[in-house]
Amino acid sequence: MELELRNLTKSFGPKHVLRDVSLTAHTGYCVGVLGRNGAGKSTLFNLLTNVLLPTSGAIVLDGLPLGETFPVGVKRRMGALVNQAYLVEQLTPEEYLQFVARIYDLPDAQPRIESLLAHLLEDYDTVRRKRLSSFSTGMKQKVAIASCLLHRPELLVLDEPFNGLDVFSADSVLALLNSYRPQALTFVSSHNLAHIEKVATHLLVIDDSEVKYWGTMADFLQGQGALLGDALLRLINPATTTAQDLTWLTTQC
Ligand SMILES: Nc1ncnc2c1ncn2[C@@H]1O[C@H](COP(=O)(O)OP(=O)(O)OP(=O)(O)O)[C@@H](O)[C@H]1O
Repeated sequence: MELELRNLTKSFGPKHVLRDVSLTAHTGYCVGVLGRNGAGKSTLFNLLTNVLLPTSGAIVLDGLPLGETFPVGVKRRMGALVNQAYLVEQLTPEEYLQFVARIYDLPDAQPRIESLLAHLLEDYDTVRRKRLSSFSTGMKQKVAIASCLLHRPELLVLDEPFNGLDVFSADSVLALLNSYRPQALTFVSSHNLAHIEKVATHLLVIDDSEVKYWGTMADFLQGQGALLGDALLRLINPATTTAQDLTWLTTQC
């Protein structure tokens, strides 16, 4: 798969959120999308998944501009975790993934379902019969991630997949993404740079509505000779905030 973003621009009214985002990425790339709060990462993920339409520019998949409504065939090639994951909470995790398998018309999905859930959920034999409504935030997040992978998508779009995950769960998800990486083109965002460092082959850094860096992780780190966080701070200016008097926080009344 080859995905090209051609001068992708998104505005909300007069506010430019993304301006002229251009890149070409292929199967095997895992693109870590970085930027400060409000930089436009989720907006980009929403454009990639046809939740939002660009103001101008194009998304081109294998040479085909996708237009306003992505063809169903293209949607079947995608797995996406954007905005808040929607789960049918009266189902067990297994029932929920069986439901997802039916949507994608996947016969004989049971072995996939069991291996994904057993990899991601601790104590799977106990929790497999519980309803999702009784699951913790992190457990639900892992089921949502499993549902994105079930149909083996060629384009995987994961907006902040590590949200709510403890260190062990994050490790299982990282292992899953790393082993799946050769099969797909992955876009992933996270404010946890250690996670991005472990999974991304490429980086897309967005700031002031524009692409500040697009290229390999290796080039980004080599050029700066630093850890990812330090290199990122050097690339984008710190946010400006007005100095506030906060002594009330620590002064005895
Ligand atoms: N539907 C909308 N209408 C108007 N403005 C919007 C809309 N969606 C997003 N924005 C604005 O676009 C900008 C980018 O938001 P976005 O959610 O893409 O940022 P982000 O990089 O994902 O941030 P965070 O790291 O905090 O999740 C923000 O200023 C936000 O207020």
